[in-house]
Amino acid sequence: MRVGLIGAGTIGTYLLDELSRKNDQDIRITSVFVRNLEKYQHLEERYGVQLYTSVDEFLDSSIDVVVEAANVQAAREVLPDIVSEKETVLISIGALAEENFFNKITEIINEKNHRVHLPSGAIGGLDLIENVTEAGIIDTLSLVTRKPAHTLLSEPTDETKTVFEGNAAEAIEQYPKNINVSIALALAGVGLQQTKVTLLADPNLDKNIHSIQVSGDFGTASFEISNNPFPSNKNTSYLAAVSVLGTLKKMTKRINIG
Ligand SMILES: NC(=O)C1=CN([C@@H]2O[C@H](COP(=O)(O)OP(=O)(O)OC[C@H]3O[C@@H](n4cnc5c(N)ncnc54)[C@H](O)[C@@H]3O)[C@@H](O)[C@H]2O)C=CC1
Ligand SMILES: O=C([O-])CC(=O)C(=O)O
Repeated sequence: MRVGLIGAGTIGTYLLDELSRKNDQDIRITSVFVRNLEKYQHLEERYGVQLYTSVDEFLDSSIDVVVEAANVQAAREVLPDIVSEKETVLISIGALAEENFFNKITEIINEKNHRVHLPSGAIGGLDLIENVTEAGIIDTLSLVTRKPAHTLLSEPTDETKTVFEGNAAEAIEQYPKNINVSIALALAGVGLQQTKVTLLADPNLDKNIHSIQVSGDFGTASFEISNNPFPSNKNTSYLAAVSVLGTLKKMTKRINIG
């Protein structure tokens, strides 16, 4: 499977490193879409990839799948063109928060018979949530996220501060780099309006902790994922990058778990 990557930052570099280190013949990143050719020139020699600054040329290169690892804004801009040409893995899941945009993407992929894969990112348990939602037996879904205060506030204090309380739709508009997980949850579950989100800035924390509560006729479920952040980008949990690699691996397998 030949992969085209959008965004060579923390997650993108992790994928480049892992897939080249393992010399994985099943999955190879061959094309990378960047905005600044000079800044990323070194990637060509290091990973044997071809860089592109034109979306059309990137999509014309010989790739089977596109992985988006840029940000919500970039994803909103390029996604319609990408999904109409390729199978896509989207980690900036917040791009799908807006209903009209979600419907537009759905329309394109239905017409083109393409798929969009949303990795579990910095959380887990989405299989359970999706199953009970499909079965119509989910009642409530909530997320409490705690992050190191300095990643959320320009002037952190000694106290833990609630920086956001509301639903997933409002959360991603205010914190597009921090709460993509809420949109994955909401899309798997009760939707963006009904998914409750609380975001806490904790000055004594060096992890990204996501606590999920689900209830319904099946019973209740709670998950807490205490994530180590990337040293180079404290906003992003290591698990988020690992989940993109996991999604790519699943796409090459014939036995799917979950
Ligand atoms: N679903 C989840 O659980 C998570 C999702 N994310 C999403 O993943 C994204 C990437 O995360 P990181 O790699 O940590 O961010 P990062 O900031 O380290 O890297 C993003 C890269 O994308 C590049 N970029 C930005 N706009 C672009 C464009 N229009 N075209 C091409 N490249 C562009 C930047 O220059 C940068 O190199 C985040 O912005 C966030 O939306 C991040 C963590 C968890
Ligand atoms: O990496 C994390 O812990 C979560 C995150 O940034 C996001 O959901 O956007």
